[in-house]
Amino acid sequence: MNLMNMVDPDFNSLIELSKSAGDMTKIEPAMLRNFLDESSLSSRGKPVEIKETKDYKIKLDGRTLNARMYDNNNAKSAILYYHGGGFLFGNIETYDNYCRFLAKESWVKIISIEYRLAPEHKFPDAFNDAYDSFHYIAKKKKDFGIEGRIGVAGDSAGANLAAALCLKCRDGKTEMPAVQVLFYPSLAPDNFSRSFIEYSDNYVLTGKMIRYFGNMYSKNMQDLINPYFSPLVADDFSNLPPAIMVTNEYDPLRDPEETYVKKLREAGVRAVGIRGIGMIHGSATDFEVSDGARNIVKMVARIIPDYL
Ligand SMILES: CCCC(=O)Oc1ccc([N+](=O)[O-])cc1
Repeated sequence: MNLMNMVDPDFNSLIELSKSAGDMTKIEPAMLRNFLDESSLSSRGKPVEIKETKDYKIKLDGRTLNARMYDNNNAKSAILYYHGGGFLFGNIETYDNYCRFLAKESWVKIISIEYRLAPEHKFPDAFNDAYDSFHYIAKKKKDFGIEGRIGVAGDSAGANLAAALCLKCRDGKTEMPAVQVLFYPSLAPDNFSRSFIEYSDNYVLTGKMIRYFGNMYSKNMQDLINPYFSPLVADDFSNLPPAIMVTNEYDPLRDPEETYVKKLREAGVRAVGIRGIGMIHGSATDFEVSDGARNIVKMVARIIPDYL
């Protein structure tokens, strides 16, 4: 049986392209960032039309972050969005069309946050940016036109940040996001799960890349066992916001993500798990490539208001 045939065929050319690109972990990180950001900008389709976008500066201790708000409906509630990219690449521009799509389909404000990237900024810089930007916006919600509740969301490395910041809000008893929407987060180092063993070659995100991203983001081995770096190693999953978890069938990160859903439920947290059959890592931002991916993002977007 040819396993490739079970992957959504809309991903075939992406999979072939990633195989022909060779070993990306051999490229110097800043060059790799330029290459990946440029490729994602150049493959972007026609901009999704949206009524309003507005750029903001988020002034935090010792640094200022860029943010962009997307609003199609004068919405009251908001989702802060942390982009993916292995902690190493991705920015507001490369996520612009995807955030437009999310805002249009969800009818809530989407605020895309540009956090600091590795390897120039190691853990906990991106994590602190995610946590501090949530509290900054929660405190100044009127300046952002927010009258309702605020949730957090992200994909891949950005979903790691969203999950981790919820743990810290719970631990520190600070204001909590209303929901955590996690598109295939990286949750902990892993070598032995079934999904890692079966899918860490051939499906765009390789085991080698996963280790490379983890190495770029971590300062030392101690970081790996810090729950704000690896949310899956937390001792306590109780009293966290409700979660919507999207996993991909052909994703090496899939099994730890589905374990996270189980741990949340065991701890009494409302958690919905949606496995995208035939999907690969990065599916959500491939909403212009795959109808399956597009429909999953639409479905998630449309249930978000139920939590806000
Ligand atoms: C969270 C533990 C370290 C780790 O696995 O880092 C990763 C970061 C990003 C990705 N990714 O974007 O696919 C994967 C792993």
